[in-house]
Amino acid sequence: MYINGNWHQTDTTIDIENPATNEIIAKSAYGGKKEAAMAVEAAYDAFSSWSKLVAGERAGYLKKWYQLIDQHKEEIAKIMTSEQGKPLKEALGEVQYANSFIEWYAEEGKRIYGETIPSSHPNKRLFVSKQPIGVMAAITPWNFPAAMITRKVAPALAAGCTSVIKPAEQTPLTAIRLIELAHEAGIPKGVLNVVVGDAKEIGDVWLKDDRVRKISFTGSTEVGKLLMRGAADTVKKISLELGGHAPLIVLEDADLDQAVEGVISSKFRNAGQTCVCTNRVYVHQSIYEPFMNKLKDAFQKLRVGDGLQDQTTIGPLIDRNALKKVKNHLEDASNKGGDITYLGQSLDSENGYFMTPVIVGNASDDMLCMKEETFGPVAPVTTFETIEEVVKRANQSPYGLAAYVFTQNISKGIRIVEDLEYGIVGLNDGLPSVAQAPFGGFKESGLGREGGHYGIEEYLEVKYISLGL
Ligand SMILES: NC(=O)c1ccc[n+]([C@@H]2O[C@H](COP(=O)([O-])OP(=O)(O)OC[C@H]3O[C@@H](n4cnc5c(N)ncnc54)[C@H](O)[C@@H]3O)[C@@H](O)[C@H]2O)c1
Ligand SMILES: O=C[C@H](O)CS(=O)(=O)O
Repeated sequence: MYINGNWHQTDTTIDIENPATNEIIAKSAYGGKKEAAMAVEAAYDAFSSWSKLVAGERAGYLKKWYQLIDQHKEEIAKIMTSEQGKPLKEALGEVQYANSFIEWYAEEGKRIYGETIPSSHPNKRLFVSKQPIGVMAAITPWNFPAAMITRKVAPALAAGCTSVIKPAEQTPLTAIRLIELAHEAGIPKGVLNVVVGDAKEIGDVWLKDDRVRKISFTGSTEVGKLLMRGAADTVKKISLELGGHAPLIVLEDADLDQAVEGVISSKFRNAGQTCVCTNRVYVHQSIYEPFMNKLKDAFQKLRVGDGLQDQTTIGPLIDRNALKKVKNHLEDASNKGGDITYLGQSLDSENGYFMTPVIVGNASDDMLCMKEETFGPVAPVTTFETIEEVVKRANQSPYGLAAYVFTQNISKGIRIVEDLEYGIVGLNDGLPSVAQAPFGGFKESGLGREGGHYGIEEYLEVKYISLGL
């Protein structure tokens, strides 16, 4: 753990497992209440000086951090693959994606503008300024061990906030390496603090401490709701990036190759363990057969295996429970009449939480995989007749994070996009996420946005100044 510029060890440690081999690859310090409180103290003490730097000075630190991460990107990627499982190429992509938030917000911090407001009184002048909210607590998931941290701390630090971070207990090594480089970049002590440990203990300390003014969470909707309730006690500002259940709609006039590519890219990233993964595919009934033939051909090219092996395109799931959930969804789909087709090449291994890619044909809306987040390499496919019908079915979810539409009729596509209740929509695009665009969901997929100028507003307070002349 890294608190107030120093590395801390604890008597208790946790084993970090490689999900591809089940080997224990490291032990991590494992803290709780005490370390959580120490981290808030450090971040609070650092806030006054850090927030008073001019944006350009904070940008200088962030740019140095960015350069160090870029210099060490291959090393960080290998750490990530070893603890999280994603293929090395994907891990490298995530490190670069994570770094793009640091690069983008280093500059965005210089563009935190205020405004003047026309006065309704001759002897008054009205101004608005924005200032950093204070200590931010980031709680992040295992599926993107780098990007979900920098997507929070980059805007927070650029805005002048200081941070306490709790990475997922399954994947602390990537976070630790990022913070080692932040230390090397000279980011002052107390500005960034990382506590690995008992999630509930740490979370409860940060929720109760009124010096923590912002909670930024990425993870399950269940935990997000818990944090939202807890934040209410001290009226903390909160950002929630929660679960998703993305529909992907293929209209009869879609370019089938483009639509199949969209399924592959939005479904199988991180072995289907992303919040924006396609979880249900709706295909117009008139093109179901040709679409399914092309989809099965594409699935055949998928290679399941250890993410450290070059030919691997799908790594293991994160743990035994994840594998059990996916298999439960498949058993349910089969019991409800789905056509289960296992495809792709699977690594023959006694170890590892590997799951062969699966298409569930003739899926029905009552199946678990059509309602609950599967978080695995499973693509349920069903048909629809009319646009009104498919938009209604696509919106029938408590989630509203990402959705995808494939059509060559852009006017028709835009009208569908406008009717979809989702915060992110890929129109003929299966990979929309970029640092400069707002990422976030409707309904129970979250609150607030990360990325773009929206993402820095989450770490600012608006101050109205009325000046009497
Ligand atoms: N919307 C997004 O951007 C996004 C991104 C990634 C993951 N997710 C969602 O996260 C889920 C998978 O990730 P996960 O299994 O790590 O989620 P999770 O909610 O179990 O854990 C996320 C983080 O919360 C911590 N946590 C768990 N219980 C806590 C508590 N009581 N108090 C404080 N912290 C607590 C965990 O230790 C971890 O650091 C999926 O639902 C996925 O959709 C959403
Ligand atoms: O799963 C969560 C991530 O936010 C997905 S993305 O890499 O930002 O698209």
